[in-house]
Amino acid sequence: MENSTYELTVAGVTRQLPIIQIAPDLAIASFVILGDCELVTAAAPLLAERLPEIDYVVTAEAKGIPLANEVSRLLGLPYYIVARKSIKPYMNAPITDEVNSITTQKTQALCLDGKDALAIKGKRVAIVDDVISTGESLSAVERLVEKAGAVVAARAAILAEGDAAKRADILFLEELPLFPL
Ligand SMILES: O=P(O)(O)OC[C@H]1O[C@H](OP(=O)(O)OP(=O)(O)O)[C@H](O)[C@@H]1O
Ligand SMILES: Nc1ncnc2[nH]cnc12
Repeated sequence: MENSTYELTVAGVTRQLPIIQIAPDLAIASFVILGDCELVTAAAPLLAERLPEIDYVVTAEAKGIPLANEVSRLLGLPYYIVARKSIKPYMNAPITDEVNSITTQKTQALCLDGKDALAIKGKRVAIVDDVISTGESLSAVERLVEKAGAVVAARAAILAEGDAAKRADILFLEELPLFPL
């Protein structure tokens, strides 16, 4: 497993993803778009053009952030929403939930600043992330935005990992396999 890679081509961009063991019986091809300006810039228009009419893009900290930024920019939306993984002292009246993704060993908080919750009340949002795997992160963001009174108009990611590729309710560009050990 050490030093092995998976070749991914998405939006015409090819990357060698390191295969990393994350559990006794599971490895993943590590897909990190943080810092990958070329990949984000290539993938974002392909997702943006498939989204319905929306008022806001919403993502979860951290790896979804550059994608949300670029998709929003392309759609001419001046502000997007980031659900954070901890409550910050500078937040006002945050609303919270909990999240457990394929890569998290323990439950994490997920929260929206009260001003962001207010901004999306009654609005149509697209939840955008780099990858959807178990779907837990997506569900947690969805619960949060629904608590805030928003309508989820689309769910989109660059990659659908494992069984997520079978979902009919998400938009994605490519599949990513899991590597059972
Ligand atoms: O469908 P799931 O099983 O929930 O997995 C997908 C989530 O996992 C990753 O985030 P991660 O939890 O690794 O956090 P990070 O972005 O803060 O690194 C990714 O950015 C998604 O948000
Ligand atoms: N393949 C992957 N790489 C990095 N983070 C992930 N989160 C879920 N799947 C992932």
